[in-house]
Amino acid sequence: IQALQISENKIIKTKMLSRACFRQFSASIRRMSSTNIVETNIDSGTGFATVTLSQPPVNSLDKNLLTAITDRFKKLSDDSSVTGAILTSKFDGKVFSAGLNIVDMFQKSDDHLGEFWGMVQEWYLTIQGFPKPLVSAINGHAPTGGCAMALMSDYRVMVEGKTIGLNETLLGIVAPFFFADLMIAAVGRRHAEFALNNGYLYTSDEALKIGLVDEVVNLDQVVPTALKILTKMTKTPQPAYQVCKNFLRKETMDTLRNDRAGDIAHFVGFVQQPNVQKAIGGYLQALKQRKK
Ligand SMILES: CC/C=C\CC/C=C/CC(=O)SCCNC(=O)CCNC(=O)[C@H](O)C(C)(C)COP(=O)(O)OP(=O)(O)OC[C@H]1O[C@@H](n2cnc3c(N)ncnc32)[C@H](O)[C@@H]1OP(=O)(O)O
Repeated sequence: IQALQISENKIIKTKMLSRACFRQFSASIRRMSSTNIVETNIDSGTGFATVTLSQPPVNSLDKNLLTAITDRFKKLSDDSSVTGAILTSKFDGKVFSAGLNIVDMFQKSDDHLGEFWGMVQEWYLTIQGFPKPLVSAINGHAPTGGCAMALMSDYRVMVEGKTIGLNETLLGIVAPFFFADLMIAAVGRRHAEFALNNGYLYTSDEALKIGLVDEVVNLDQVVPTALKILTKMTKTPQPAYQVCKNFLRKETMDTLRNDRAGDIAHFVGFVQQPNVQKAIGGYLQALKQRKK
């Protein structure tokens, strides 16, 4: 009985302690004025921002989401209280991001496509150029542009049992050169050629084997593991970290920066081809019918 009373007291004390910790923790979390499709919380103790993509049903990157993510990362770059960031999804256990919104590429005017691609470029240049440590907590599937977005971070923690890859060719489209370079940087040319040419979608474990992701863990551990590695990364002297990151990524970003109009024209010309439109339309239909 005495032992039971002691352990009951311990439980009560532990509960009081964890409530106090929670109060302390929640007091130190600042919610940035966010759009509801990109929620952002900043821990004022550590300076870590958690950016949670929250556009139902699958975080497909349409004009709204691309703009919201880009604006968010620009603000986090400029905010000197922010030391690093985690990128994750609200739809945990399901989807990190379904990549670019396919509807934005189907039966659209040249102007629509051009504006859309300009936003894709800005989204890439902003996240890839984010000067602070960035860890992706990939808590669901990450095909095509979802994979590219994860590749723009500095470290990738992925949930077990999902898929990731630049599988554009399966849709009859091609990953742009700046997506391809992200893949080459992560896995090397041999794996990247195989992956892109064949539109290969990797399971989490396969992705770990080729270095497409850095760790595979169970769902509960995705964000805590990401936080652990972010803590380590932010201990590196930051001016050195930023200079190094910029120097390693600059070449491909400059290639795009130097000819954004040419890249837009290439995208519009490619996507407007009748056979490409036919492939995108067929793919969209197949996606909708999958559930039936
Ligand atoms: C020179 C350069 C030229 C061209 C470059 C073009 C580059 C493109 C890069 C891209 O990112 S293309 C995007 C391609 N994305 C995909 O192939 C992913 C497709 N989606 C999926 O595989 C699955 O949805 C999922 C595994 C991500 C999630 O599966 P699940 O949870 O079962 O959801 P549903 O499939 O039922 O989807 C729900 C809902 O959302 C619609 N949807 C899914 N993905 C997209 C998307 N990327 N864009 C627009 N809409 C999408 C799907 O059709 C469902 O709609 P309902 O109306 O039927 O509910």
